[in-house]
Amino acid sequence: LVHLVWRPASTGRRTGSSWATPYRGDRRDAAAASGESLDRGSHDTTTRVMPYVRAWTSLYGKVFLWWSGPRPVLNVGDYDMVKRILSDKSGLYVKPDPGPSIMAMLGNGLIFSEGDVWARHRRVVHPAFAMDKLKMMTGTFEASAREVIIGAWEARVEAAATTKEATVEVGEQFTELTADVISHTAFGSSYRQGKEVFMAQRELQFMAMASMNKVHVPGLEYVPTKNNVRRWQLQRKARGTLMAIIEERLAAAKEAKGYGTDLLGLMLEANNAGDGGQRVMSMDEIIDECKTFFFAGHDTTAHLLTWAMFLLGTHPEWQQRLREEVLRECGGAGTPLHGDALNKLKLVTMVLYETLRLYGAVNVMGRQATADADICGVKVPKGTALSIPFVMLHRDVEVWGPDANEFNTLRFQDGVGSAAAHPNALLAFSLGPRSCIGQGFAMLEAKTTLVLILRRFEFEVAPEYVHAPADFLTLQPQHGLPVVLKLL
Ligand code: HEM
Repeated sequence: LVHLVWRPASTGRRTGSSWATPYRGDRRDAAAASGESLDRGSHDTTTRVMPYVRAWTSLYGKVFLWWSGPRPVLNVGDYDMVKRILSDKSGLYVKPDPGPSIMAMLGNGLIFSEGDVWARHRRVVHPAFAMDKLKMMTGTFEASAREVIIGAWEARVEAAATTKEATVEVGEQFTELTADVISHTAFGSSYRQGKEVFMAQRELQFMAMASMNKVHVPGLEYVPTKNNVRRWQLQRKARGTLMAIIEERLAAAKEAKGYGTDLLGLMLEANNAGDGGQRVMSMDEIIDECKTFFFAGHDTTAHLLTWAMFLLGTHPEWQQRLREEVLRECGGAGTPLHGDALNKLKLVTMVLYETLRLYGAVNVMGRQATADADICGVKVPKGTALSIPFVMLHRDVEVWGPDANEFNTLRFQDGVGSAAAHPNALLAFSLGPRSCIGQGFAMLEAKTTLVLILRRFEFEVAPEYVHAPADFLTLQPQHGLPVVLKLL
């Protein structure tokens, strides 16, 4: 996700050009981190992803100002201030301008729209993520995970005739899984075209990220350079395919066949239920929301699964406790899954929360003050950039306790609201009106996948794994996560 606009150059971002091939190798050398690799028992990722904020916090405290060129940036490392900013509904704090390449890729979808436009979009998209609708998607999550993960891993282990174990780089496979899931859940029967859109959007995302390191020359985006020509082609492809899918759905609805029960269908249905049957969003706005699903719901969930595998692969006692819970609540490997059984998985949920706390996808989130403001006694002039370092907040010992840097799943045993000294301490999905609309979706997808894995495999992190969390828009293992799998 793009929340991170004001970074000192020292954090660096990948500048290579081999991103044109989605899925393959893009994570391996995404050198967006600084510093040494960590001991695999250490969870203090701040030394790698935010060494400067870490150093400045120890010198100046949780709230301090720094300059990014001519722009003042307030580091907001205080939970009360964070809550005030993120809960605001008056438009006093808006998202930073993501820049032309990100806008060209995503348009005015939920992530970057503001004010009335955002409220209108959120109203239309919201029903598609209601829990009863998500539960109906469990079957789709399960089918994708069985095919992309379980089937592939079983084949790898079975092929290892003598050892009966195989080492698999799981990060890439989870990326493939979440692409498959979002294509199926967003586009249902139009899955094949949906996947084509996904591939185009993925390439656009890599191009946009590559251009973030470069100086923006106004007007250059209109010059037919090789990159721009490719970008325009991909944009046309994504838009044209999405338009065809949507028109097909609208035609089906006219013949009383309904819009479909996938995310797109649910969104179209809500869109046409506006006042007096007026459509709430235009065709282009719906297209932008489809692109947003891909962008926001893909890498984030893949990394959640990857880091959960890392933590369970280095904590075998927790892996076993989860397996026992899964077998008790969901039955053995052959039993189909139900949303209700998944809801009973307390330990699995606790591990996912602790994963989101220590290895949440978003390290820092940006906002900007649109007028002079007073945030819990701190006077903030109009135009000040606000940098909210989730990664530091999630390790605040005054809020999380002295073991804030340790893996301690039990802190969540009385629920997410009681895990820390502040009720809204877990910020991985943000909070307030702009919090993640897909959090229920992500948690259900992650739970379904973990259940299938835990029932079928025992695993540990491979000896060759190098613990180097890297911030490349989202937090990921810089060299991938090789895991040794054994069939149960
Ligand atoms: C582990 C997985 C995920 C994490 C950690 C995550 C995290 C976040 C965060 C931190 C935000 C707030 C961004 C901001 O205010 O600038 C956000 C917003 C958003 N997320 Fe997620 N997300 C995840 C999965 C998903 C999924 C699966 C979808 C959709 C399929 C999704 C769709 C969105 C959308 C549309 C927004 C913008 C909401 C708005 O502004 O109204 N996310 N997400």
